[in-house]
Amino acid sequence: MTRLRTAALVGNPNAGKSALFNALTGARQKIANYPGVTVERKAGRMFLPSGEPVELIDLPGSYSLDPASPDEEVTRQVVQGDFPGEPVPDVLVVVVDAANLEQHLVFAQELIALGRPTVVALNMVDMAERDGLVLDADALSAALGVPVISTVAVRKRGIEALVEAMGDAEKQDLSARHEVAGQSLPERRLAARNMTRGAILSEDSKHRLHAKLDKVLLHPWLGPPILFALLFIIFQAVFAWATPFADALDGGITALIGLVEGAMPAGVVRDFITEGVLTGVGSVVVFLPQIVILFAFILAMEQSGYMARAAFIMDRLMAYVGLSGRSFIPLLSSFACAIPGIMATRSIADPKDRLTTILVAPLMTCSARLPVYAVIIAAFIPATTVGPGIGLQGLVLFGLYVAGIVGAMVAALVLRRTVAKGGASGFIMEMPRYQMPPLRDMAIGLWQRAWVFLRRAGTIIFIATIALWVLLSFPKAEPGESQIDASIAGHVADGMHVILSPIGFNREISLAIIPAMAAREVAVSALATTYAVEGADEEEEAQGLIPRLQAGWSLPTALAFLAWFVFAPQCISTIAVAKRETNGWKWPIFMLVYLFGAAYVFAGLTYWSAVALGL
Ligand SMILES: Nc1nc2c(ncn2[C@@H]2O[C@H](COP(=O)(O)OP(=O)(O)OP(=O)(O)O)[C@@H](O)[C@H]2O)c(=O)[nH]1
Ligand SMILES: [Mg+2]
Repeated sequence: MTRLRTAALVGNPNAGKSALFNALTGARQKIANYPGVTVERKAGRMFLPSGEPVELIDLPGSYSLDPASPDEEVTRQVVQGDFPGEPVPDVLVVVVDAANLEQHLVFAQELIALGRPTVVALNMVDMAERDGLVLDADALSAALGVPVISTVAVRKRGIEALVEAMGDAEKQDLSARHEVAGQSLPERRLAARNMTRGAILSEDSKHRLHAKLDKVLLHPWLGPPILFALLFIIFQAVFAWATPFADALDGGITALIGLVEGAMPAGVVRDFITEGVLTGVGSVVVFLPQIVILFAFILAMEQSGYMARAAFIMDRLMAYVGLSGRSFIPLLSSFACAIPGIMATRSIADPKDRLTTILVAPLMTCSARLPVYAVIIAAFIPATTVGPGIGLQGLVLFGLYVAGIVGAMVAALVLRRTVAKGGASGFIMEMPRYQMPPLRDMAIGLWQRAWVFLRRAGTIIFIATIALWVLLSFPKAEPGESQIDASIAGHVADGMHVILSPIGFNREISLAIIPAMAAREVAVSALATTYAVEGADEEEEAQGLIPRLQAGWSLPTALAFLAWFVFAPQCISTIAVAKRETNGWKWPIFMLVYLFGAAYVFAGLTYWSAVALGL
């Protein structure tokens, strides 16, 4: 008895393999795991035009035969006939997405070069046509040297022709199949581009425009400077646009404090409300406009389709430090918060790649640092311009973000050569369509972001600030003694100050960075509360935080504080997530030590250089 003939569906993720599988087999499928691995083996039966039954298997999506994950390893072994117990497929059905043809043809060429009987399903032609692109399957077939059938898997269009081609596939003259492409990845990429261009029957102006946009935005030399220029503009806007809103919020809070002071008798309760709640928490809330502006830009970049292009551009740059574009999305989410960023590393198959990404994620400037940076910049960096339309404050903020990115890249480079040795893996990704960001989605996304920020202010920041206020307010000072000197928090700060004074930190900073472990923004509310408690004691007029900072801190101290926050892992939740995602304490402790070490060294270097420069 001859064995049952087999065919396999293979191609990039999301090409529509499973949809074609269902169309070809009527979804009569048997699902089991491949022996030894937890990758699903999906097989079903279909019939050739001759009536002959064929076992069709649906393989997991893959970008190349050079496996980067267990799924891809199974795909590679099956198509090469290396998988124990799995016969090499008699026919390969290579599925490509017509709307992403150029990328999918890279892997398709590698599969065709195996020299097996092969049919290409040019799937999702409906999507390509929606985008204004009509492709010529015959031209593509001539270029690839194998039959190419246009299909729309979900509408069962082209299925009959595909089955027919599969039936004829074993009659293919394999020796006559001309060399489809070069063997190296750059050669295949180039060939993919030429073949795609050659297969275009018609293209509408919108599609042509999008293709032109890609040509510029993804250009190896133009792409990166455009990305950096865009980021630069974002940070300019964060300062320039937020100021009127932040001032209004600030005015509102000051007015509230005035109201409470007028309406309540002096005492502990009034102090609690004015110094702890309104001054402390309020000092963080005023940064809401900045957060909203930053996220408006990030959301617009995501929804317009540009973000995936940014990942593509970064892939090349990240390869230099041993990371791949796969790390880009986790690292990008870390700009909002390292916690979702670290959780998103689950999509990185290589364990060392993933570990490195987890360890450097806290260096990405999370939104919790923004209030800290913004308050110090507002107090110490003059709101002047250093060129046409270039504000110095925005420039410094941009510099701090860049410092975090450079720090992360250097850390990754070192980690990849030491504790997480390994090379970079290749990465090809789908490009979504360009579109105008839908206003509704933007509004919803912004509202969610703003709400996350306000909820933090109302919970963790509130609690940490109140706890600090209590520790600052008791025991009460003797007449003539300063309240801070007398308080519990003051004693703790004196101890911390011994370690931190060499890097230029004063007692207020020493006091603020402990509660800031709960959340970085607490550094701001803690400073505000500390000065409020101190001020009340000296019976000073109520003053804002910024004039207090200007009066009490030297510029080198302020700069050292900024440098500290670029590196310091001031966030217990991030440490906890790192522990969960690495299954133990080893890596989170490593992370704490190396980041606090870097924070101390760089704050110190900043302080001493600033002092030496006479700032
Ligand atoms: N419009 C359109 N959508 C399609 C077509 N083929 C598949 N899809 C859709 O594209 C998405 C991905 O299809 P799948 O069949 O899951 O892709 P796959 O290649 O099996 O993906 P992986 O298993 O992840 O590698 C699904 O939402 C399908 O419904 C098509 O020809 N036209
Ligand atoms: Mg599938």
